[in-house]
Amino acid sequence: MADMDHVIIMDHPLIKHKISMLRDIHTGTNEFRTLVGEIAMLEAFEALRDLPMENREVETPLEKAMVPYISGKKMAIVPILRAGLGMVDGVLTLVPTAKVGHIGLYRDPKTHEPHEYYCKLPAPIEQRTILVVDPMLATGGSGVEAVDFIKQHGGKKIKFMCILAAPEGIKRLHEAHPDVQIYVGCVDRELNEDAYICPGLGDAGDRIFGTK
Ligand SMILES: O=P(O)(O)OC[C@H]1O[C@H](OP(=O)(O)OP(=O)(O)O)[C@H](O)[C@@H]1O
Ligand SMILES: O=c1cc[nH]c(=O)[nH]1
Ligand SMILES: [Mg+2]
Repeated sequence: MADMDHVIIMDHPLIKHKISMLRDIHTGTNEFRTLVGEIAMLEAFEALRDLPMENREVETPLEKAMVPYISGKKMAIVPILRAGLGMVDGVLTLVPTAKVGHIGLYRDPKTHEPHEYYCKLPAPIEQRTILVVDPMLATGGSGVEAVDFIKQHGGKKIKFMCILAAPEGIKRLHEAHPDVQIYVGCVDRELNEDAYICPGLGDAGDRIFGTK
């Protein structure tokens, strides 16, 4: 795991292997969706390392004891629609009591700038650890817009988790929101002229939902 000032790049063979399978043009929709969920769960295992805990009493077969539990009710998962939806269930597998917000953004195919079309966040957002999820951090425009929006609505403790990132996207998000920890499955080489990540995996939303 390399940690460069709030940017955490996953370095685990299971994540690397599954990302390689995602890249394969022959991986079909069903397998692609399953892999995105599995990778999200593995990344969340690391990204949620500092999740708030609370002590509660438990009765073991031997005695009563105060033991730590996750304060899951203080967490929010916020997927950036559409592709981020593919990561939600993987995180919910680990923290089933988390609430889920949604931010709808699409990239303009010409300008590559994000356009918002939906937003709903769980209250009280200011008290929650917020995990923004989107498989792709390309130019960083969508990530920055999503975090801007969450902060405008009072969100404070925000993490961003993606599967693939371009160096440009990491830089833009980190410069705009240096307080946000960015968890990345793999950093790819560059963006092409259409702002797609190379070598990448194509259009994550289309591959998750079979809309190509
Ligand atoms: O970093 P950026 O340059 O903003 O690009 C990344 C965004 O592009 C994709 O969404 P897209 O606009 O394709 O919408 P979709 O998820 O509905 O397919 C992806 O899921 C990110 O949200
Ligand atoms: O490579 C990319 C870039 C943005 N969005 C995607 O789905 N793929
Ligand atoms: Mg898309």
